[in-house]
Amino acid sequence: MAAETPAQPAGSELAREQAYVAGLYARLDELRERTARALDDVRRQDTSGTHQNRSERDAFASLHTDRLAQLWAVENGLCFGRLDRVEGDRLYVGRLGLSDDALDQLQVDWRTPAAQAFYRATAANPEGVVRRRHISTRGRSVTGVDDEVLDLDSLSDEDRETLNGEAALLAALSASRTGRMGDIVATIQAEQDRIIRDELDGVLVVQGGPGTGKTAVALHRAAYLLYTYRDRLARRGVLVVGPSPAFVRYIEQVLPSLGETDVLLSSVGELYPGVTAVADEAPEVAELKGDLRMVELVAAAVRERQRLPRGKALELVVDRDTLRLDRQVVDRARQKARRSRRPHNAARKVFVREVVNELTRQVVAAHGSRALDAEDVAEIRAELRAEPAVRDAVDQLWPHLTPERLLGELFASPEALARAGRDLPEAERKLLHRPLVPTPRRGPGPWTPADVPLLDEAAELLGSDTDPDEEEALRAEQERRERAYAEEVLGVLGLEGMVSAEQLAGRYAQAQDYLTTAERAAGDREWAFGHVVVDEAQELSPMAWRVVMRRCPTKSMTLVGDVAQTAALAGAHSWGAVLAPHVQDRWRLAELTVNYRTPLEVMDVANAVLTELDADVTPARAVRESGIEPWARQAGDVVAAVAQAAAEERAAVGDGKVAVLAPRSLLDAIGTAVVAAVPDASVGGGLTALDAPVTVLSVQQSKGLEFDSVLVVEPQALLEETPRGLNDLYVALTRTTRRLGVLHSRALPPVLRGLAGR
Ligand SMILES: Nc1ncnc2c1ncn2[C@@H]1O[C@H](COP(=O)(O)OP(=O)(O)OP(=O)(O)O)[C@@H](O)[C@H]1O
Repeated sequence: MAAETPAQPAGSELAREQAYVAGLYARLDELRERTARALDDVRRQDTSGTHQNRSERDAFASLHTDRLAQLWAVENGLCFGRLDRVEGDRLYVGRLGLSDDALDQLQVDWRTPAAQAFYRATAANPEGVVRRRHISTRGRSVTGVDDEVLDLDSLSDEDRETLNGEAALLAALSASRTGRMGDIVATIQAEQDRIIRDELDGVLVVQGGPGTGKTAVALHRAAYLLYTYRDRLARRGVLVVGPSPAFVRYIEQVLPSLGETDVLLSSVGELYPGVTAVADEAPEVAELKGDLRMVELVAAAVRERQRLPRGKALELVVDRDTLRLDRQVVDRARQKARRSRRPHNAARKVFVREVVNELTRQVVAAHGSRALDAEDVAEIRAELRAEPAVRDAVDQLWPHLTPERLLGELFASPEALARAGRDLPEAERKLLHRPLVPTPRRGPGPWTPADVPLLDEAAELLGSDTDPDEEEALRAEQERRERAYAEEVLGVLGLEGMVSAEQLAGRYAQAQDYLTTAERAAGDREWAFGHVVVDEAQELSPMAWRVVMRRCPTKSMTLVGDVAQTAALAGAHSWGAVLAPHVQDRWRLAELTVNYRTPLEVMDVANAVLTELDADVTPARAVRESGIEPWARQAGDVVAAVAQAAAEERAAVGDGKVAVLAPRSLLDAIGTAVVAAVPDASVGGGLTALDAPVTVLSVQQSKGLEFDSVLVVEPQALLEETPRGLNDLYVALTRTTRRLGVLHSRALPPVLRGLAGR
């Protein structure tokens, strides 16, 4: 095994590392100063000059700004390791590469090939490493060194399997949870490292039990890929999809702490630009919306909006003349528009042209024998096009539609649902029905996460969602506002006459071009990402997979998840079945087998549930014992008992975090009681959930998160609440890093019988 060096490394070793690390920080400070100076110089440059000069200036400014942000991001834990190699040299490993002015390497970036041995070398395969040293720091002080000597001869086979950097790893794992995920660069394990550094192309599925580091690995892989394939990925960007906004918040610090700020993090409910879908709905409604039959429903809903006149013809009065749009004429125009194979809003142009041609013909005919030249006819056509009565008629027959309007109106009308959803049983159509609510862009609206794939599907069929007239008006208004603002600025600065308002307004418009890749991608539904990472991928419905696949035409993806934890009724049972419609069998599987989160004592309880779920699956191996036995307590009044236990647990974990995971039916009552007992507790999966010392959540809301102590409430009710109750119970039991308690008034389910009496 990686033998510990005798006793503690000497104080002088610590002092030596301290001196080296101080040198690294001095170099970092120097680089920051130089970059800040370079940025200042660029900013001070004359803003006049050619367009090319200005573009260059802005490009340099953004380069220096990014570099400066990166240099500030690596302050904590700048250096965390050292490799002593057989060749006799030493390699320091840290968050970014540093060299001195003579270009001698002071430290290598953890993502370079040279650093790989820091994570992979084992006694069985030392990869040229004699000694691996983990360096712990607090601020800029070195607080410890932890050595492993990779000395093959003195090892037994069993020892060879032992984890690397055990002391550093165990220290990281035993730390109290802060409510935010941290990075693991200093302690990545070999099986994780192989996944992180796997090649970019194709679909990589990472299957692993709870706490095996899937989220951590997925994020470090994103950082590794951006570093290694910068040329290919910087322009297209990387998208990371998580299960909920709270989860996204939980992980949002990890990539910036690795110096990567240009990754778009999003929950499925945020994947459709302009909509933040956070409304709740019954699981069976979400299941139905995730079903592939919705593809046809949405397509039919669009077709239903391309109508024929109710009677034989539609009559419209223009300049006191009555014009007619016969059913057959409209039908012909509709066929032509449909045959154009363009999306609905683009095909509308074809439809309008046909209808206006017909009306023009009628007006021309009404002029009798009076000769009209081509110019007159063109004028008549243009007038008809702008005529309100004509516009109304077209709006009835082939309206301009946004996805929000299409779906909002579809769900609100049982008749529209019946027309578009002919193949759906009535009971299912009823599930989809909901009143029409105004749909604010952004902010909480009526949209649920399961609506997002339907909006996206609709957007594909409708095409650009801006009305060309509206777009033109918006552009003019924007220009007017920029000009007015520029004039005001010139007035305040007393610069009138020196720079024109147009020039200044032009600068504002250009500034918008300097959004980061992630910012631009966030606002563009049709953005094609260079790589997509999906966490908790087992939760995605077949409809959600269509959205994710659309965002990544090259199908360069990392999908991490655990099919034993699937809670969503529309979620995955098998990776093959989920991926087949998109990539057939062209995907590769990697597995994570070690559970870093949940202690052995808790896994004994959780694994009984796993075996019940699937007798053949091998549970992940827990790496540590907490010495704390999980317990179960029966109480007549379970709500009061939970409130009391929550207060006790809060005291027990100090600065750590406590979660109360309850069935949906009890959430309100328990939330109220817990807040009465612990006033700074939080209820529900909102963004405050992560910061509160005690938080009350449904199991669904706790997906992907972890806490120092978890109280699971009324497990029998959890089992009965959904057909995936057993999966939910498994997820709930595996959220803890230390302490687990189960409170119940009904009998404990047989699968938890191991807990009875504890
Ligand atoms: N190599 C490592 N070094 C230190 N900590 C680690 C390491 N690997 C994982 N962890 C920690 O283990 C915990 C679980 O990791 P993570 O949340 O990524 O697991 P997961 O597989 O996504 O879990 P789940 O499926 O249950 O949500 C986290 O606190 C993570 O930081």
